Amino acid sequence: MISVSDITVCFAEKTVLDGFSLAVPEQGITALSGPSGCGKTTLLRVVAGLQKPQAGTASLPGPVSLLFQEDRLLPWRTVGQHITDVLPKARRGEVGRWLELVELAGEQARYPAQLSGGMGRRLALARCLACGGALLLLDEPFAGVDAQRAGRILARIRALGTPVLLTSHQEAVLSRCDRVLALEGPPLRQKNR
Ligand SMILES: Nc1ncnc2c1ncn2[C@@H]1O[C@H](COP(=O)(O)OP(=O)(O)OP(=O)(O)O)[C@@H](O)[C@H]1O
Repeated sequence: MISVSDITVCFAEKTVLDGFSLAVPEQGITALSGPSGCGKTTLLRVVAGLQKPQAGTASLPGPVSLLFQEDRLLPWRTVGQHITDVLPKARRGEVGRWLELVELAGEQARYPAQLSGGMGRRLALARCLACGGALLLLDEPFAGVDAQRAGRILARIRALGTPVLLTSHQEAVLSRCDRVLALEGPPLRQKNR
């Protein structure tokens, strides 16, 4: 199981997580859905180790790879270079594979300014996937990506066999996940519980 127990995160006077606990199977794709601002990103940041909670613990299958909500692309690096930058030398041959997975094959020489919003999102996703890890944390992976393409890419991500915890506001994405946890907040809580 991937689990967090009794997590508390406060920002100044705002309590975003208040003794929040969650356990999800280590298989397949789990989605977190809920209104903007309820605390989904904060939870992912705690799981990734980027946000230190005031209380609580997380139990993870191993190293995680996090796709930030923002693309965080480098204007001076090409599409292909974004992938080679995160691959060890012995795996440099994988660039095409990761770009094909997100349907960006053929765009290797372009720079971020030459990409559409959805293309930039897919590049950020490919870079995250190329990093590997025992758990993929994907914050709004398909923002700006059409539903059909998102569905195809999600199927390829599932085939990697790595457990995924993602957030999404897109019904077309949520309907293709193995389980959806409906959340509300802050403070973050599971709906109807
Ligand atoms: N560093 C911070 N300092 C102060 N408040 C913060 C900080 N990070 C998040 N918050 C607050 O915590 C709450 C939850 O934010 P979070 O980004 O986790 O929401 P979210 O569910 O991911 O929203 P969205 O769906 O819009 O991405 C919000 O009210 C936000 O203002």
